[in-house]
Amino acid sequence: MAIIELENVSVTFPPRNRRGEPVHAVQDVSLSVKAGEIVGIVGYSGAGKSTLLRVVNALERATDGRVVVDGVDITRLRERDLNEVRRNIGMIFQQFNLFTSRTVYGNIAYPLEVAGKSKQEQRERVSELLRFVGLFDKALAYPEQLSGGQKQRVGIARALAAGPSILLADEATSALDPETTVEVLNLLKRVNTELGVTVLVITHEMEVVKTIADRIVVMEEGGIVESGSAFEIFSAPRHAATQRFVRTIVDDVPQEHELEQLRRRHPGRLITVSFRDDAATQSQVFTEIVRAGLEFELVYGGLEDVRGRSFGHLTLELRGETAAVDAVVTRLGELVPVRDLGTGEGAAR
Ligand SMILES: Nc1ncnc2c1ncn2[C@@H]1O[C@H](COP(=O)(O)OP(=O)(O)OP(=O)(O)O)[C@@H](O)[C@H]1O
Repeated sequence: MAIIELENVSVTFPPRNRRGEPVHAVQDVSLSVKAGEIVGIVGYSGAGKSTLLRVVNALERATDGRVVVDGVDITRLRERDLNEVRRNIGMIFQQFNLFTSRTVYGNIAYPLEVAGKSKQEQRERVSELLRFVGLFDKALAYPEQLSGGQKQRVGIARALAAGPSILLADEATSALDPETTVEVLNLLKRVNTELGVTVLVITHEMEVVKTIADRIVVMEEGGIVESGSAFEIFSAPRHAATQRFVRTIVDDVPQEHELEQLRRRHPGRLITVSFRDDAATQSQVFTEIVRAGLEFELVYGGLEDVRGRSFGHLTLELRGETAAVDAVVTRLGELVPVRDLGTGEGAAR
């Protein structure tokens, strides 16, 4: 069942000055998020990710379209009626946004105080959350005494205090180093699997969505240009923007300068073969090459794993009689996607 339903949502900001143009930050976006999913929204700066995320808890109001959260149409709800909806939605930020004058305990207790919980209830809930995020011994520390990763864990505990069913993460790991990023992402995964919270993550880092997202949505200029399972997006990106994003962490075909270097060292025919999820095809590919009496070497690329499924692009150098190489390239093309990069003398592409 969909827990978040965006139907043809647009957000337009008024011009910044008298001569300016209105900003169409989000344009006609429809997105349905199932309860229990982790959805990653990726896009370059200015693509409209933050605005879209903020529409979900009505920090930004849709100018057009409909926003339904947990069965409630929040599109036209008045500000005072939104409190209940917002209690069901936690949010974490790139800069953590902790209260510097409050201890870790005080930060996590804050939403409970606002909700009018008794001191005893607050103590129990905060202790539970401190244990969950692994910061029980830091209860009395102040934010400035914590590392970035610890601060974000406090942010997560605070966002979870009221027991929300949705967590919105706005570039939550962008200020962290790679190792700490993995720790925080693992915690977000536990929030999802152990507490059943639906997680919406926006990021410009593909590593983040590769690590945790079940489904990926790619935004450009306010609109969604592609969406699909993490495996589909990484193994066969269709839109140019998606391809650029995927290429930031997955070696596809070698780029022009890499190809030049490869050609210097490998005078034979270079081809890139793509695999998806299928060890049988891999062995077929190599069997065909060997059977044709060709020599080959793996010169570029590798295999990747997304959600336990593998895919990859391997660039091979084939050496042997030209006619035999041609025949094998044709035969391989019947088994897998093949890109013919030619030889140094400039064969077909
Ligand atoms: N309150 C606002 N008033 C006017 N324009 C805004 C406002 N908030 C965002 N915008 C504009 O809307 C567009 C989308 O911004 P948004 O922050 O949603 O993008 P983003 O993909 O999250 O990028 P970033 O990662 O840089 O925040 C940008 O052109 C931005 O300048």
